[in-house]
Amino acid sequence: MVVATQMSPIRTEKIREIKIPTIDLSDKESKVSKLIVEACEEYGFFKVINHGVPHHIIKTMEDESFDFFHKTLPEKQRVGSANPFGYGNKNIGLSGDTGELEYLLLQTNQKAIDHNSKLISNTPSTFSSIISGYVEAVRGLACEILGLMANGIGVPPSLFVTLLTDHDSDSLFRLNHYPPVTDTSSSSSFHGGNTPIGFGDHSDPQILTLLTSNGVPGLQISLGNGVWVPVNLDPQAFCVIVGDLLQVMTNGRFKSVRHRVMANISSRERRLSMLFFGGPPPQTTITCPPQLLKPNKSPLYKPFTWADYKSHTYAHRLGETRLDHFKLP
Ligand SMILES: C=C1C[C@]23C[C@@]1(O)CC[C@H]2[C@@]12CC[C@H](O)[C@@](C)(C(=O)O1)[C@H]2[C@@H]3C(=O)O
Ligand SMILES: O=C(O)CCC(=O)C(=O)O
Ligand SMILES: [Fe+2]
Repeated sequence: MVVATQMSPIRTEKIREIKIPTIDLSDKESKVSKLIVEACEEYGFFKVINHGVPHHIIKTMEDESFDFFHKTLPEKQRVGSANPFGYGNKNIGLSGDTGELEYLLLQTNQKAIDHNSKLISNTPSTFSSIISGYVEAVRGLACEILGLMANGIGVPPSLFVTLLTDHDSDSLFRLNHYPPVTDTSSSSSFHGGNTPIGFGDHSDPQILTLLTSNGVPGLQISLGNGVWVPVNLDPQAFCVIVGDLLQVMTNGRFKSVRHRVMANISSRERRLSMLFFGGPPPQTTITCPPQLLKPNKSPLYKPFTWADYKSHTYAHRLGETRLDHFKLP
């Protein structure tokens, strides 16, 4: 059902309400793997509930994040600017993208967590153990979900899971803070539409992303052709976002979903999202394994390493359709 249509000078956008798949991971009776595969094929996006990440781990991380974002700008800037890792304010990446947010973008290895904890917190060892506890719990959930995906498409779970468990895996952790935007006329982040943008339209480059938020709305996923679906997220749930690498590894069967966040203009509350981006070791070759190539279907993408893909990604704008560059003729 189309509930609203927004006209912009550049394109017509439709906002559509649909029931986004919500998968109960504690449901041993249901065909969880099958449901996950269907969601990845249709949307590249689903929610998980009863996921086993303890509530207190999420809540403590959220409280620490708000404590950080409540600090003064000079205090936050002590972490160093997001270049690409560190504290960012309204600038996203290195190619001129902007949005109505501030964020912390961090690598997830222990050395980086320890180093950043000293810059972020007055109690670095406590902060370091909170962030490591969160990242390890969510990495565990990401591995469980990857294992279920692998089962669902008939490949050994280790084929996907080891990419995130390898000591050299290249995962990131991001905290996004969207304060209420009260004066929309002063916003520079319209990106061609009528509502300012919090985080512009893009796909995530990694294998998969696990996102949780404090329940303040803003996130939308794309169904293509200018149709956007708002995601209402209960803080007890995680969203699972299929990334570009998983699209390549399944030869296009799973879709890396485009998504965006509208600026926080409708709520007086601050929106906080916490994202784990699961990436493989840099030298991993990304290609579709032969057992996943359907008969009479040739590979859609040329093989590349994650390091190659990252350099391409970071040299381009947020909204770029990066995978086109790696398509086979
Ligand atoms: C403009 C950019 C920001 C980004 C790197 C890029 O050049 C293009 C992809 C962007 C993205 C989107 C998903 C994640 O939030 C992110 C950390 C990532 O891996 O790719 C960001 C990058 C970023 O903010 O540095
Ligand atoms: O903050 C959000 O809810 C989504 C942000 C996002 O897509 C990203 O950081 O890649
Ligand atoms: Fe994203």
